[in-house]
Amino acid sequence: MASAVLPLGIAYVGKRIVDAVVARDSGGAWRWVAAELLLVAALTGATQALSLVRRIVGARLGLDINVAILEKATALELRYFEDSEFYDRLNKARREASSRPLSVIARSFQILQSIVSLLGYAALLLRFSGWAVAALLLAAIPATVAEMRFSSQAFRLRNWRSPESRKLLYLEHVLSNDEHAKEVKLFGLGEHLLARYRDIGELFYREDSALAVRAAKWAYALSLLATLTFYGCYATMALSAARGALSLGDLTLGMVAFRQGQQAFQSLLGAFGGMVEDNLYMSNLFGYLAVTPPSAQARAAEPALADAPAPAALANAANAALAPALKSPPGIRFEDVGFRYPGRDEWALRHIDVFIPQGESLAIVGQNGAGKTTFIKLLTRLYEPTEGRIWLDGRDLRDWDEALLRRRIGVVFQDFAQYQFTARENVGLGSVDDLGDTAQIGRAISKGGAEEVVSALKEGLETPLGRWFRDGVELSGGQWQKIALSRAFMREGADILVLDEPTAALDAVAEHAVFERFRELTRDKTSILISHRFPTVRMADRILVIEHGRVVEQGTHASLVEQNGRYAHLFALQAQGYL
Ligand SMILES: Nc1ncnc2c1ncn2[C@@H]1O[C@H](COP(=O)(O)OP(=O)(O)OP(=O)(O)O)[C@@H](O)[C@H]1O
Repeated sequence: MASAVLPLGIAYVGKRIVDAVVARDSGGAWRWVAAELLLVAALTGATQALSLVRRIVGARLGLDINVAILEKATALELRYFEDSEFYDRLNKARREASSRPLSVIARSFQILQSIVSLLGYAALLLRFSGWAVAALLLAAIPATVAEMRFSSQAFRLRNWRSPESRKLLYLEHVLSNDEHAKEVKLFGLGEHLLARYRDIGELFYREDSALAVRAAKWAYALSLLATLTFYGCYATMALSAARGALSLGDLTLGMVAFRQGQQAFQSLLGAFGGMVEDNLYMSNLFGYLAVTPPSAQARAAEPALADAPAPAALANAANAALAPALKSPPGIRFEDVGFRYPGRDEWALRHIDVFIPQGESLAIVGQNGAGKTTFIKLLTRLYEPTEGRIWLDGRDLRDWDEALLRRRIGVVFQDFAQYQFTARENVGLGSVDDLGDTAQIGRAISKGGAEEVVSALKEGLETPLGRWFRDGVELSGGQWQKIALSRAFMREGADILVLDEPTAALDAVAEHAVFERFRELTRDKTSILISHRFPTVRMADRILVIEHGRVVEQGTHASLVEQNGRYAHLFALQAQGYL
């Protein structure tokens, strides 16, 4: 408020200085100059304070909004992350997260300030002539309309090319990141990818510059209009001053008031235009934050079934007590399950009818793309079946409390994560609550076969892994895999363990050791193993052969070999390779 009112005072004091000088009143001139000095000092203080408030509020807001965006991301299901449209939304929201909300606040301040100044200047000007005020207001309108139009065009342009921007970002990532550096160099991809990057970048550049040129032409033409009005007024006032109808001080005041009033009005309309633009961008953010997983909606509408968050070890007992009507023996049942990935027409899995009794060790084999990983994604409820149902211990998987379900299942995927954190965290994150329990982490490490990996690290468990941060130690593919296996073993309460080809990077000796141990550790647990290596697969109690999304054979190794079908064929092929 002060920074809006003070310039008015300064303009008025300016007039008094000129009047005093004209009247040859040196005492008065002194006093008014001193007064102006004070006012200017106060104005500087007010401006600084305002910018401080903006900065602090901006930092707070940026943080809060980023947290809200990431919170939303953690609450959403896997399928959102595998959907490119959603990714676009997430990116758009993140890109604008820290700047736009702050800008809305800054502009609100600006609008308030401009309105107050404008009213003040208009009041000062009204003393001279009403039409000067009207000219002041009217001349700024076309410029603002143009500005609003161009900012919404820029918004549409950016939104429309969002998928292309993502390609641009991706190319940037591939060209500048250590994961891809080996291949980029060996395949000589640098130039080719850079050319693609340049193509998209140049297209954006042409669009942006065309828009900027159009906007600049308009801005120039319209600012000429404002300048013309100013000089029109100036001439009129100068003439009346020459006729003696206006004092020199009044002329100065009138001109300052007109010029600054014009600026205040333009900045007011500019702020409105900016607000419109900010709101367009904010709608991206709100659009993203409003994404609600449909299953969450559905679950919220259902009566609360998940009211028994028993610890994992008690899970079975709790379920037995909960559901006396359950006839089914404990285990996992797929009942005519079919699944299509969102947006895909083909079935990734269809008509799956399988029962895995508690304690069984099951192996799944099949060619690439057969649907093995999809089976695991359904079992772990990362996705829900498109048709059919999955039961765990006689209870629909969807009715299980999510946290409880997660605690019962330990999984290692083929594309497991390599966290750029310490070794302790890389293992301990398998059970976040036990990150500080060194003994438990030690047990998990020995079950995962990672003792040698960790003991070779200079700072042991506290050594950062990966190359992203200082002093990080990069591991080999097989070593990372052992760490990931250990992470799964952190879930000591888990009674279902799933290994989805996590040993592909291990050497034969290490793999054999892992499976021997795995067999032993999972003797009384359900274990599901996906592997392309038959020596490993044949250890399982039962083997499922999946082809094109269907179970085509199942049985023990011996019975499948005897059947002389698909499994026997694949086994023979691999055996020949081994001989
Ligand atoms: N996120 C996804 N979105 C759309 N389709 C997918 C997705 N993931 C897998 N698919 C498709 O579903 C089918 C089954 O894939 P799945 O990953 O289950 O195969 P897999 O048997 O585990 O193969 P691999 O041995 O290569 O790991 C494939 O045709 C694949 O193209």
